[in-house]
Amino acid sequence: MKILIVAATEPEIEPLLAHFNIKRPFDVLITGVGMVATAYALGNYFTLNQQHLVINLGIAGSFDRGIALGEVVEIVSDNLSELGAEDGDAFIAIKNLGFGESQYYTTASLGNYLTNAALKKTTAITVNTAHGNEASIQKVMEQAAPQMESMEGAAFFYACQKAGVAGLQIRAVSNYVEKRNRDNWKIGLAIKNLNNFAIELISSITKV
Ligand SMILES: O=C(O)c1cccc(C(=O)CC[C@H]2O[C@@H](n3cnc4c(=O)[nH]cnc43)[C@H](O)[C@@H]2O)c1
Repeated sequence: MKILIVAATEPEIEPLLAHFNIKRPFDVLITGVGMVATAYALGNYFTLNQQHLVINLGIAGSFDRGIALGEVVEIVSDNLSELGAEDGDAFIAIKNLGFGESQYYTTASLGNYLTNAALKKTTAITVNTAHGNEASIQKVMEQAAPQMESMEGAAFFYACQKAGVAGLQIRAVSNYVEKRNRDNWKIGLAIKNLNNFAIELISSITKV
């Protein structure tokens, strides 16, 4: 099975690369941060390569305080929450403008690859500007009620859907979405847990 691991930055998957440093049973695509970089990198990659399974690994912010810092989750639906138009205080999503879709979904089933996976299935939004302001957080909660936030996820699902490729999005919570406070972030813990899960998943698929 041909597997592609997609991450925004190399440090997010460094422990996975170190674990499989002798004979790596997957390809790697580092896209850069953000939805534009991700869409370009994947569109380009998919025109040149055939994959059976593509896995997006990364850290993320959580709106949901029921999800612990460092917890690994599967994102199953993801929304381009900024794509649309303002109408005074209201927001009109791109779909309601008649110009397309902002909601994208996983194109694979984690249970097909790891039988006892106990990850929460969550919803997310994908943004160009990470939320760090109480008023804008309140507004997006009312608009989209997301559990998680990243800067790439919906673009990843979009590219997988367009290419007809099975894609999973797995993220670990590095921070809660709140007024920006980097002292509260647990990036190291999130990367450790994310990579431990990825090693288990890839070992289960490839039996190495
Ligand atoms: O310093 C900041 O305020 C800051 C804000 C957002 C992200 C970063 C990063 O260094 C990580 C970039 C990477 O991580 C994902 N990520 C992690 N937490 C969040 C979040 O709360 N909102 C959106 N994205 C997040 C993101 O997918 C990036 O690829 C620093």
